[in-house]
Amino acid sequence: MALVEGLSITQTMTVTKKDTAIYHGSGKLEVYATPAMVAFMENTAVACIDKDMAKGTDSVGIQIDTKHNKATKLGATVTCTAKLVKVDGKKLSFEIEASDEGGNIGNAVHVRYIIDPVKFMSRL
Ligand SMILES: CC(C)(COP(=O)(O)OP(=O)(O)OC[C@H]1O[C@@H](n2cnc3c(N)ncnc32)[C@H](O)[C@@H]1OP(=O)(O)O)[C@@H](O)C(=O)NCCC(=O)NCCS
Repeated sequence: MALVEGLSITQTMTVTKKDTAIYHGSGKLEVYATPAMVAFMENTAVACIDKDMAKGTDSVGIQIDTKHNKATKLGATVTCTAKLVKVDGKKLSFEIEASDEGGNIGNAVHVRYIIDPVKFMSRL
């Protein structure tokens, strides 16, 4: 199937010590880290399009605008939904929402760019 606007996927994860702000160095507290949430958001966007990517292509993240709205404790379950909202040539735009058992914890607008992984790596 081609990449069509409206594609969406939901994933869940449990917050472990490796997902906390003190572990990432992004803060001093044992709470779900913003960079861990952002990584899970990007991972969910990748999973959303994975099976519909043309053979020999991949995507790289080029932009993510995130709001972290509420703290999440160790051991909580985080649910993340990514929706492909715009396909503009090689540019793919997503709306992403994360929540825990208490409701919304974060939102993001994320853009990925379709690349040829062989050419991309050869330019580094
Ligand atoms: C994706 C990438 C290869 C595109 O570079 P390029 O092939 O030279 O293409 P361009 O610079 O012409 O950019 C293509 C489009 O993406 C947009 N774009 C590129 N980087 C962007 C960024 N950081 N933020 C917003 N838009 C960006 C450009 O404005 C352009 O938009 P347009 O087509 O509407 O004019 C390059 O931006 C890149 O390597 N970014 C880093 C990606 C990365 O390493 N991510 C982490 C690994 S997943």
